[in-house]
Parts: sequence; structure tokens; C-alpha cells
Amino acid sequence: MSTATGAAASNSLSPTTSRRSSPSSRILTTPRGSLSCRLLSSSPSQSPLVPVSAMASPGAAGEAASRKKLLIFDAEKDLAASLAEHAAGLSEKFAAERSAFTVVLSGGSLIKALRKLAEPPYLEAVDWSRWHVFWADERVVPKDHADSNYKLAMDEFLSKVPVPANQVYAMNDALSVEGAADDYENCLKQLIKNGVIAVSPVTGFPKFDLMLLGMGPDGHIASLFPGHPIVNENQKLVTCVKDSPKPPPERITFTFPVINSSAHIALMVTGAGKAGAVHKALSGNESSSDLLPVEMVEPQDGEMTWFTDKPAMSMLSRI
Ligand SMILES: O=C1O[C@H](COP(=O)(O)O)[C@@H](O)[C@H](O)[C@H]1O
Repeated sequence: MSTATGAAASNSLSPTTSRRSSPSSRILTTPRGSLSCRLLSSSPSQSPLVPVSAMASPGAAGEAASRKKLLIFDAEKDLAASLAEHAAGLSEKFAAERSAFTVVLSGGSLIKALRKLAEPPYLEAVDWSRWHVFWADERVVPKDHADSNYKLAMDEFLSKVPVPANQVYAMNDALSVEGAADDYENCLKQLIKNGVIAVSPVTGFPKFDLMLLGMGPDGHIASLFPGHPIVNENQKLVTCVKDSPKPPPERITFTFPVINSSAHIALMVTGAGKAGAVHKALSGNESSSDLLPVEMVEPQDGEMTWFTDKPAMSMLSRI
């Protein structure tokens, strides 16, 4: 693997995320595009561990780099602080621009990483009345079930912030898996009509302001699992899976056209258990037919930021 350091890495992070000590910047280029890359380290003497393959044409690399950024943190608490600033900054921007901030949550480890949003200064500073909260995926279980993504988010985050209850759009847990997916899609369509959810002029699909994603060790995002046919769904907004390889088996999930139409995608990936999928996603050695779901996250009308740590990046070469 050839390496190149990113002299052109302007790395225009949100001003609110720029307070870290001596971050180093790189352009990370993969066969499927490039990422502007920043190590955010509490011990700046340690170098980032990232691969850089041959640069694409400067124009293409620059354009892609402006849409994808990679942040690598030494400590989980720093990642959580940066994610909170990122979300709070976008909340302020969209509340001012369109009087609503549409936020999509996932389940899993992402929720713990959002905890700083429920603490000062964000707890008081964020205009929670503008928030409209959705789920990228939900397990088809009762809302009070231990596997429910809604329950996790309520217990760990939403119960601690004053988002109006009627702006939290949970799956209807009284329906079948197909019925729940259709019902959630209808809910989105109604909110598009009401002007709460924007529509991407590029794709024609709903354009959420902030899509917060996690990634499983197998490279799944939302409930879009590797090799499952629903990863190719290109008409529906919400679909379902009845045979999820990760329990519970029945789930509903946003489709890729919706995820990729977001204005901002924040992908939170931490821990050595995710290093294999991160390596595949960022080194890009496989043919396109073998893409992991995480590799299919490609913003069409917005930006994407990876929030990672060193263990997650540990299978990648040093630059
Ligand atoms: O099952 C799920 O897993 C993914 C990843 O979870 P993590 O705990 O490994 O971060 C999550 O993003 C998704 O929403 C959830 O339903």
C-alpha cells in the first residue's frame, strides 16, 4: 500500500470541534473516494494509524474529501465530547435555518456516546424544542423490551433532555414487522408533507438533518446486514428484515437511499472488535459486489464524519 500525506487537507471541521490539542491532518484516499482525516489526541506525539493509497485526481479527491471526514480519538470521552459539539452545532444551524432539527438515532453503543449532550453546557444551550427524533432501525419488540432501541435511547438519553414527546417518532410496536415498516414509512411521508422533514433535491428522498449511525463488527449499519437483499432496496423509505443474523431477528430499518440523502451522517465506530470491518471499509480492496453495508454509506447530498478511536483503526497501516 502506497502512502501519501495530505498536504491539501484543509480539514474544515465545524468550528465547534476545533478545540483539541495539536491535531494532525491527512487526506485518506481509498479506491472509493477520499476522507479528510484528523487525529484528535490527548497525547499528540502518537501518530495516527491510517492507510493512504494512491491519491485520485486532485479534483475528485478534494471533492470527496470535503464530503467525508475521519476523526480518530485517543479516548472515548473525547469522542463523546466531539460528537456532542457536532450535534449541538448542527442543531443550532438547522433550528435557525428551518425551525426544525431532524435527528435520526441508531441503537447500540452510539447511545452511550451521546451522553454529553444531556449534560451542561448542551443541556441548557440546545433548543430541544426544535428536535424531531427518529430511528434508523428498530427491533420489532415491545417498547419496554430490553432489546428495544427506543427503550435504550429513552433510558440513556431522551429521558434526560426536554425534546417534546410528540416529536419523538417511535415504531408502532403493536404491528407486524411488515406493518411496522409501512407505518413508519407513512409517518415519514406525513412529516414530509408537513415540512418537518426536508426532501433532497438531488435524490428525491427524505433529507434528515443528522443521521447518527453505529456499525456492528460485521460491518452492518442500521439493520442493513452484509449479504442481505434489503441492502439493495431502492424504492422504499423503510423496509423490514425477519431473519436478522443478530438477535432479535425481526427489525425495521431505513433504506440506503434515505440514509445516503442525509445532510449530515455521523458514523460512530469504536473498539478493536470493529477493526476488521473498518480495515475493509477504508482499505477498499474488495470488488464492489462484496461491499459491506458500511461501505455503502455514501452521502449524495451532504457530508459524513467518522467518529473513531485507535482500537477501531488498529488494523490499518501507519502513515
Ligand atoms: O443491532 C444493532 O447494532 C448496530 C451496532 O451496534 P453496536 O452496539 O455494535 O454499536 C446499531 O447501530 C443498530 O442500531 C442496532 O440495531
